[in-house]
Amino acid sequence: MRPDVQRVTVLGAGSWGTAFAKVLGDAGRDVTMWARREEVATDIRERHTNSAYLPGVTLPATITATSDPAEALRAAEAVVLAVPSQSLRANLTAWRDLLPRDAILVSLAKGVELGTLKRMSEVIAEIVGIDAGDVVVVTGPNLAKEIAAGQPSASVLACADHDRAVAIQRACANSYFRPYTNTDVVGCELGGACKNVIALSTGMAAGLGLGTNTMATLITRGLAEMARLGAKLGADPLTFAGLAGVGDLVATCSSPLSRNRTFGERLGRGETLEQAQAAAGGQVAEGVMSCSSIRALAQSVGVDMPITDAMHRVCHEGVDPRQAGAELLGRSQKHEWS
Ligand SMILES: NC(=O)C1=CN([C@@H]2O[C@H](COP(=O)(O)OP(=O)(O)OC[C@H]3O[C@@H](n4cnc5c(N)ncnc54)[C@H](O)[C@@H]3O)[C@@H](O)[C@H]2O)C=CC1
Ligand SMILES: O=C(CO)COP(=O)(O)O
Repeated sequence: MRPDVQRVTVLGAGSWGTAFAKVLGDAGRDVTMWARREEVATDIRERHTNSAYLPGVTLPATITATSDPAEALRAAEAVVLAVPSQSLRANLTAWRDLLPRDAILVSLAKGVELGTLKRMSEVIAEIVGIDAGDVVVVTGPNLAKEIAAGQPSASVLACADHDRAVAIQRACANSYFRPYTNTDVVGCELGGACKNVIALSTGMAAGLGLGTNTMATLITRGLAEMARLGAKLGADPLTFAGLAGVGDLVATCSSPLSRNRTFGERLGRGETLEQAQAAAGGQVAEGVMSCSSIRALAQSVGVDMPITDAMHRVCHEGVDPRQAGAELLGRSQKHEWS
């Protein structure tokens, strides 16, 4: 068994980075956060709030913050990467030489990289020069605002090295946050990335004025297509029945707190991509980029993902959401599991 992890650095002070830092702080860890903007670091360090991302939330006084990555990383036993998927490579490349040897690397990002079509643990492994199996992936139904409010939630810590997952499990478990371990990194990461795209589609349906049957259909058929991709890439199909699959799909596809669902809703109401992006206020809706990378990944292994394909065409090819919906319904008839 690995020794207890006490000093944790969280790189990224957005919604989830901050909420996860609070989880760790409430679990008794010493947490240092890195924020891109000094005013966010000052807010956290001096006022114990992050009013830019989680207004109204008081953070544990034990959490400190800096905008200097070298200072943030000094003496870290675990490093939590909490920046959006498409910017992870650039950020991590800048941090690589500052990472303490032997620190456990933890990934919060839910996406697939455009171009390389790599999952986040693969991107991290490539940049840092470690085995992807040594990265701990955090995923599951974890809407940042609810967790920051101390509402009960479970999560999955996926890592091929069970000892590392257990070390992070012990570091973040607290009275409202219950982390489970899992060794199926491929399934857990794909679940987290794919559900953002399906949440775009349920939001879009809501924006078009459609009801619960449509949402349930998209969630269930979305689950079918992500499980199909996972199975092809070596994931355990059971993973998609768990927190990283159904759990996160239900939370993200149905909650008004989800940025992806909200983004889709705006597109469904007739806003343009640029208008929806402006309304997101700088916060990331990962599905908007991941619909393209996941579609390309699925095509590269010959897997059919019609909802993901539809979201790519709405977001990036100017297809009207109504038209995309009509095309989904007009596809050839088939068996539920074929
Ligand atoms: N917010 C949530 O409820 C949850 C988010 N996630 C995932 O965690 C990851 C991070 O999400 P959030 O913290 O919510 O994002 P956010 O948009 O709230 O914050 C992103 C953070 O990354 C920093 N950053 C550094 N380089 C950046 C760049 N080039 N472009 C944009 N931001 C940059 C920003 O300054 C900010 O501190 C995403 O992959 C997201 O899907 C996962 C579970 C829950
Ligand atoms: O991943 C999430 C919940 O598990 C957060 O979803 P959004 O990024 O859509 O807000």
